[in-house]
Amino acid sequence: MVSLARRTGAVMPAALALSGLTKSFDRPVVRGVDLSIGAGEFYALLGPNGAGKTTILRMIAGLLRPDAGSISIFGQDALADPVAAKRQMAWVSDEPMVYDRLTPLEYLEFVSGLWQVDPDHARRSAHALIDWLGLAPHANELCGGFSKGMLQKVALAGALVHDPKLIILDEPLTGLDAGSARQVKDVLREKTASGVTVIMTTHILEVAERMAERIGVIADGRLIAEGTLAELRDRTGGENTLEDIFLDLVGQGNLTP
Ligand SMILES: Nc1ncnc2c1ncn2[C@@H]1O[C@H](COP(=O)(O)OP(=O)(O)OP(=O)(O)O)[C@@H](O)[C@H]1O
Repeated sequence: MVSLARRTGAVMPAALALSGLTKSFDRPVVRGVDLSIGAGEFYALLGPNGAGKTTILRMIAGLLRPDAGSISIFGQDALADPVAAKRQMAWVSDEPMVYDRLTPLEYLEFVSGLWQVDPDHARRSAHALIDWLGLAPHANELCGGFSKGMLQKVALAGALVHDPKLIILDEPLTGLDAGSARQVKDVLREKTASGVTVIMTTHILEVAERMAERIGVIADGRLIAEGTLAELRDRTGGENTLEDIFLDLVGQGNLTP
């Protein structure tokens, strides 16, 4: 595992830095979130339903404009230059959008074309991702006939073809069977081992516990706590499981990060 010192070394800008991120719809939903994630780090965002997690990710991915605050991706101002920021990142929504009339291979070729990935490199990446995610037996079938889990994997493959350095995922494992969840987790682990940064939301606490190096807890639009599991455990008086820690934090709701 890459050391935190190397990942957040003085010369390396954070992979992702949020400062004072704020968004309201009919009411305030994200309230001044500050967050910094080092390159190669795996960070999980937890929080109750409606806490603002997806809204935060959608702002990072450039799909929603914050009302206030800043977003920096590898030192680049993502609000000033969203196109450059998007080149460095991948967004995987919890509602996969894949063209029904394309096969996984055709879809990956299409997405690679949009990103202007070198065709030879794109072909190699597409085959590797399809193998990794267990889609090889279906590589030439139309996506229109796929289950939600298979579509989620095709969408993930599509998000990774341009070799993003930051992967943003909204509940990527929800609805996946155990085998598919394992394949997705393996791909994400491989990616972080090669220096890619991952930030994801999940309601599956066991996934955060086993995969994330740091966990951030969002409640009512605020980052109320973050740290390693051990740090969160210390903070909540030595609660044993992440579920206990999470419920303790969210139940109190008045801790500052
Ligand atoms: N486009 C929108 N217009 C109006 N309200 C919205 C919009 N998007 C989100 N919200 C509201 O903002 C709040 C936070 O939503 P968000 O999806 O960010 O929460 P979340 O933490 O991801 O929840 P969940 O865990 O249930 O997915 C919710 O009350 C939601 O209804």
